[in-house]
Amino acid sequence: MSIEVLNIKKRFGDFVALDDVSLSFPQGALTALLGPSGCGKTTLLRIIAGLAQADSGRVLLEGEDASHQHVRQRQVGFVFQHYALFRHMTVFDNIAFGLRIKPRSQRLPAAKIRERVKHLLELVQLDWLADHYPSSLSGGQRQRIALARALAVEPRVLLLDEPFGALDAKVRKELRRWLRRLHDELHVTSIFVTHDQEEALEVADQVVVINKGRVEQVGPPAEVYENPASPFVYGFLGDVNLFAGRVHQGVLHAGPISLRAPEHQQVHDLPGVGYVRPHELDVTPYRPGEEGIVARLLHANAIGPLAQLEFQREDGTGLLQALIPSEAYRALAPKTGDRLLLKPRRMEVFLEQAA
Ligand SMILES: Nc1ncnc2c1ncn2[C@@H]1O[C@H](COP(=O)(O)OP(=O)(O)OP(=O)(O)O)[C@@H](O)[C@H]1O
Repeated sequence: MSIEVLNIKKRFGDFVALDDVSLSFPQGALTALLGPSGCGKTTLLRIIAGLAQADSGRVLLEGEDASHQHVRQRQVGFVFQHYALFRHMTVFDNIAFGLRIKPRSQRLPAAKIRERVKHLLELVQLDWLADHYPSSLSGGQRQRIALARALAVEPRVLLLDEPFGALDAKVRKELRRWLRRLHDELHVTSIFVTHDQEEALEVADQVVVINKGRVEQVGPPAEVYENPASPFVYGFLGDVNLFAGRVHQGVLHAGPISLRAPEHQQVHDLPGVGYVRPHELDVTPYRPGEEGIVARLLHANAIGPLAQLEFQREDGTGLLQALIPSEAYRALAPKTGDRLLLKPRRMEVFLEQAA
């Protein structure tokens, strides 16, 4: 089912939690709502679910206005960070719960319920846990059961609010890959709330970046990562080196450094900031007179395939980070304190326009 939200506004007292949010969630896609803590992700999810009301704006489900529909009518499935499975019920009974409490006229016969629960247990690959109680499951297993339980009633939409937030990093990674595979099998339109950019970029078909109640950017993960639409998105989606200065006729002048910014050829002396990701900074031996940023190596960490290097700019205006292949690092063999030349392969410059 496709979902659309139009001009959603929500305040809590004087605080604006959602400020005119319009989005569309394509049928069958897995969309990540990504943003820092408190940016309004959960509030938006609750409004879509029907658990909270917007002050204004509309929620369309399959093109129909559902703004005044009850949660139950919307047929959404939920999984939360701390999903409370019923402790006194076995895994099997937990999953069957939503099917058994349906009104008699809509309820499946007991044998069919058993069949569906069995199928769901196989789907989440935990059929051997059917008779266990939640207290004997790991956190990751509980979340998979929570997901099976949400899917049991065949929701038209699946809403996941930081479902793996409480788990340790390794389990989290495994589960998000598992979720992706599961989604590829089921294709239920799903919205996934997270503040973890890696998680959003790895799992989602579409990423929505939210900041302070406003949508900053929407797009497929690769596009949002490669072409951030704003300084906020750039900073939020990964480590970045900043070069603050003035832009004049296609050049960013940042202290003694001049960096090319060809897309700003027509700009005349405006303040601007250059954004360069650590892996887009080449590290070369220092040669006097050669174009680049002169910096001294402070620290290197070359465990694994990539070497993380930290530099102090020679002009004293801050630290820089570079990420280069460990092989290149070994070939360069720099020592702490060595002077090197850094060259951005790619830089995005955002102008600070007068408001
Ligand atoms: N019922 C409420 N009453 C007052 N303020 C609220 C209420 N619910 C949310 N807020 C505020 O609205 C803002 C957005 O909250 P929301 O839970 O949507 O953020 P979030 O992006 O999901 O953050 P997190 O990742 O920390 O859960 C927060 O500043 C929060 O304090």
